[in-house]
This record gives sequence, structure tokens and C-alpha cells, in this order.
Amino acid sequence: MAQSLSFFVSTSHSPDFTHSYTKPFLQNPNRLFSLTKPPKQSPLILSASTDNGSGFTAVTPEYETANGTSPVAVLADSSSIIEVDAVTEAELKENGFRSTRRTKVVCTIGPVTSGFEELEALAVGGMNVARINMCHGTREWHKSVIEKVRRLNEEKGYAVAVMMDTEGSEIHMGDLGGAPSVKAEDGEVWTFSVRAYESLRPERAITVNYDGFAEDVKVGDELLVDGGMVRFEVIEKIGPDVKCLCTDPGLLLPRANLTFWRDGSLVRERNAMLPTISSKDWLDIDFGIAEGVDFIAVSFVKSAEVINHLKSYIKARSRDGDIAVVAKIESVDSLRNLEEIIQASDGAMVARGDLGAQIPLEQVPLAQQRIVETCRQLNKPVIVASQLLESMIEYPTPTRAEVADVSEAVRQRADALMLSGESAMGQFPDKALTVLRSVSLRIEKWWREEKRREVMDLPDIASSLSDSISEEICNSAAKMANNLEVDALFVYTKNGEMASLLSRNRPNCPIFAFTEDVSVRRRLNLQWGLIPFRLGFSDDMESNLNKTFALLKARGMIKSGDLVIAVSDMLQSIQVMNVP
Ligand SMILES: Nc1ncnc2c1ncn2[C@@H]1O[C@H](COP(=O)(O)OP(=O)(O)OP(=O)(O)O)[C@@H](O)[C@H]1O
Ligand SMILES: CC(=O)C(=O)O
Ligand SMILES: [K+]
Ligand SMILES: [Mg+2]
Repeated sequence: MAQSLSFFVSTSHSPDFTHSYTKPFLQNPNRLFSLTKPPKQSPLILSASTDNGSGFTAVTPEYETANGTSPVAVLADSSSIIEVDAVTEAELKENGFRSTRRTKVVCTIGPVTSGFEELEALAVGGMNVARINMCHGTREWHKSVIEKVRRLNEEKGYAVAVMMDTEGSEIHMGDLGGAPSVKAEDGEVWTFSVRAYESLRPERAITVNYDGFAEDVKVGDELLVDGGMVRFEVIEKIGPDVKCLCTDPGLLLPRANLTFWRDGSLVRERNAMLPTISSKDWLDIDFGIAEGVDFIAVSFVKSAEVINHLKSYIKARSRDGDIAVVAKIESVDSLRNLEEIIQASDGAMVARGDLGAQIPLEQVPLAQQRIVETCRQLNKPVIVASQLLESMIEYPTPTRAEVADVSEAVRQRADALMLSGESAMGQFPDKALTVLRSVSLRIEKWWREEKRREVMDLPDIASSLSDSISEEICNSAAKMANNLEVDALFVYTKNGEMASLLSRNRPNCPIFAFTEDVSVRRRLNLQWGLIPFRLGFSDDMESNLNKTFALLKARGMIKSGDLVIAVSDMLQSIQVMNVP
């Protein structure tokens, strides 16, 4: 794919040699552009930045000079290019390593953020992962969002990953014929039915998505909308229609979750047999595979089995085989089978919205703590989601309680925080992102200052000798990094595993993760403390390091004297050195 971009080119040896070019910008494997003035010395470090701010640095292996005035062709093959986005680069240059943000941010994309400019504003604000929720919108709408994120990555060097979240098949209401909300008043009688009312919804009638609804409920049951936002009592069953008396008034939102309770406990009769992945979900998953999303988040996971099934389904169909599967913990069953579900998954989400509708609210914080800890122990990234800054859907500043909640998730050292309605349909998506960023930075700094030596007992997780070696190397490297107060950890990784093992240790310094694979780079962007770069490298660590130092120095991201620990999964090596 060739795009025309303007380049601003400068070289390391002739600071006065700068030139602007408008040239076709070739994607892999080679980027070719010409210089009209020959540089004098070798080796040449060439930095090029596009007029929209993204850039790359190349060490030219050699260049041809054709006597003075003729153009010089610089052929920079992809192995000598380093890719990082402009925001990370500016952060490293301006604030130094220490102050980079470690906690990642997932933003749900909705009507207010689906335009290219709005997506770019989120990327500039630090979005690491864009989440699309298949509960809403059409596949075409989601496809256009994915394309825009991909364009942002290609044009501006970002590594924003895409997470597709399945609808799942728990019981929920229909979409209210397009109304944004409907008020249910105390004492009113409403009809819940499997009838599809479409746009001609009669007054006080609600479609329910689950066919067995009328059979499963009993007169006297309590029906909770979104875990208690509105309450009804079942008073009569007439064929497919269930008449309910509103006992606790409130707003009904489109597709709100429904649970029913008998004698104080959640009724899970046949709906417990609903498949976690519905036929509509499988079609969405096929869509996600075809579009090459980076993560699939599975709603209402009940057991490890469904995760294993999905993983083998993906493996058989996906082109490059690698879409990570994130288990959403949002049901009683998922808590019951927590360890085995997380073990089977590539990550987990504490989906507090639905979880809070299934267990008493006061149990949610402890469930969150347990999920975050289990993920850390099993080395799976974990996202804390839902209502982090709920009031910011309407207001430009958060409540103090929301700030305290975000702080707690950062203190628990979760990998990522997630925005839902705040970024999908709220009035202040960028401000909400800024709050997550500044609270994360503040708490992380506190952690480094106050809790420097605190270590968490991490159990051994390796299942082979080679994995054990990697694990020991990463644990030791992270410990050394803290003790020696190094500036950064470098990890050269093919599949991301060693980067992840370093992140698991939550070291005080940032982790620069170099990988050749763009999709590995995007996936690493969900994990705590990792700054993922794309870089071609070889088995020769000496030359990898020299190349990296040259490239990062040329871009001002590191400087001579910085102390670095480097590990690599090709050699299973560990090196400590000062940047020359
Ligand atoms: N693609 C979309 N189109 C329209 N509205 C959306 C879209 N995505 C999200 N929203 C809006 O943002 C709100 C919050 O979004 P989000 O996807 O986080 O919902 P959720 O209920 O927390 O997630 P889940 O449905 O997975 O439990 C939704 O209730 C919806 O109003
Ligand atoms: C995110 C989500 O699915 C929930 O909180 O329920
Ligand atoms: K969902
Ligand atoms: Mg949910």
C-alpha cells in the first residue's frame, strides 16, 4: 500500500542537512526515499518524521553516492527501522523513563468516539486498546471503527489493539424501540414477553430475549433490572406474557440485564443452560477473526470449557493464529470456577456491571481483588471495568468516590482500566481519559516512592524447563532492576512471553518490549508497564543492543549513561550495561 506523506529528513552526521520530501511511503518490507544531497560520513543515522508527527529512525546499512549532486538512494530494510508512536516518544523525551504511565487504558468506542478524529484524540490521550461491544450497533459500524483504528496505527505509528466484546446470552430486555430510556413508576403493571414488539411497542411492554422466560419464572418472584436499578414482582403469567408490578421505580435502559430472584437468591434454572456463546456470538466471532481483532472478550463465561473451545476454533480459522481470548468475570459461575477459567484464558476482565447484578454489591470489591490477584499469579493480564467514572457521562469532573475507586484498581496493580459509557456515549470522553491517566500516574509514583521494596509472592507457573528458565530470568531481572535502580528493562521477544513475565513482576522501571511482530506489539499494549516497539532483530544480542541504542538515541528516547538490563527469549540471556 503506497501513501503519499511528507517527510522531514535529518541525519546524525550533518545537522545542517535537513530536507522535506513528499514521497510515496511504502509499507513493508522497504521504505525508499531519496536524498538530494549526499551525506559525508558513514554509518548514517537517518530520522524521518512525517508531517503528521509519527516517525521512524533507520540506520542505513550502506548508501550509494553518485558524485555530489545526484540523488542518493537510501534503502532502509524493515530490520533497521524502529516503530513507536509520537505520544510515547514525546513522553519518554520530555519526562524521562520513570514517569511513563504503567497502567493501561481500554476505551469502549461508541457513537461519540467512532470518528477518525475522535479516535485519534483518544490515542493521543493514551488509549491502549479500543473495545467494541457487539451488544450494540451493526457489523458494518464495527468494521468501520476497526478500519479507522488500523489506519491510525499505520499512519501514526500507534499500537492501539482492538478488543471485540461478545453479546453473550444472558437474559436481557429488547431495545425499547429506539427510545433512550423509559421510566417505570411505582405501582405500575408492566408486561415482559418474548414477543418481538419492534418499533410498535405497546405502552408498558418489554421484550425479553430468552424464550424460556415465561416457563422459568413463578408468581411471587422478584425481577431485577440491571441488578436493582428497577424492581418488579411477578403477579401473573398469561401464555408468553408475564405481568409484573413495579415495586421500586427507576429508568429502564435499552438491553438492560434481567435477573429473577426467589426467596432471596438468584434463580438459575434453565437459563443456566443458555450457551455462553450464542449463534449470533459465533457469527460475531467469525467477523472478528476475519477483521483480525487482537482480543475477543467473552461475556458471561461459566467454565473453562467454553474458553478452550473458542481457542481451538480461533486456532483453526485465524490467519496468523493469534487472537487472545479474555474471559469476562460477571456471573456467579465464573467466580465459582475462577482459577480454571483464568488458567485457560489469555486474560480476564472484572466486568463489575453485570457482576454487581449477580452478586450482592458489597461483595464486588472483594471479588475484584481476588480476580486481580489470581490473574497476577497466573500471569494473565486483567482489566478492571465498569462505572469507574460513571458520573463523567454527564459531568466534566468525576466524583471523589470515583477517583478513590480508580486509585484502588491502580493500587491493586491491575494491568488496565476500562471506560464504558464514559467514552462510548458520554459528553466528556477525553476528560475521562485524562482522569484515568493522571490518577494512574499519581498512584504509581506513590507506589514507587513508598512501597519500593514490597514484593509479592509469585508462584512458579512454568510447565517446562525452558519456561522455568525464562521465568527465573525475568524474576531475577526485575529484582535486579529494582535493586540497581536501572532506568529501563529491555526485552527482545518473539511471542511476547518474556515481556509478560517481566510485567508480572511490576518492576519500578518501565519495560521496553521489542518485537518483530505487529500483532504481538498490539497485544502487549494491554499489559502493565510494557512500552511495545516494533523492531527487527537477530540472534546476536550484541548487535541488537547496539542497533537499539543507536536508534533510540537518535530519537532522543535514551541517552548515554542510562543503565539498562536487557533480556532476550532467543538466548535466554540477561545483560546489564550503560548506554554507550
Ligand atoms: N456501538 C455502540 N453503539 C451505540 N451505543 C453504544 C455502543 N457501544 C456502547 N454504547 C453505549 O454505551 C453504554 C455503555 O457501553 P458498554 O459497552 O460498556 O456497556 P456495558 O453494559 O457495560 O457492557 P456489556 O453489555 O458488555 O455488559 C451502553 O449502554 C450503550 O448505551
Ligand atoms: C463490561 C461488562 O460487560 C460489565 O461490566 O458487565
Ligand atoms: K458485551
Ligand atoms: Mg456485562
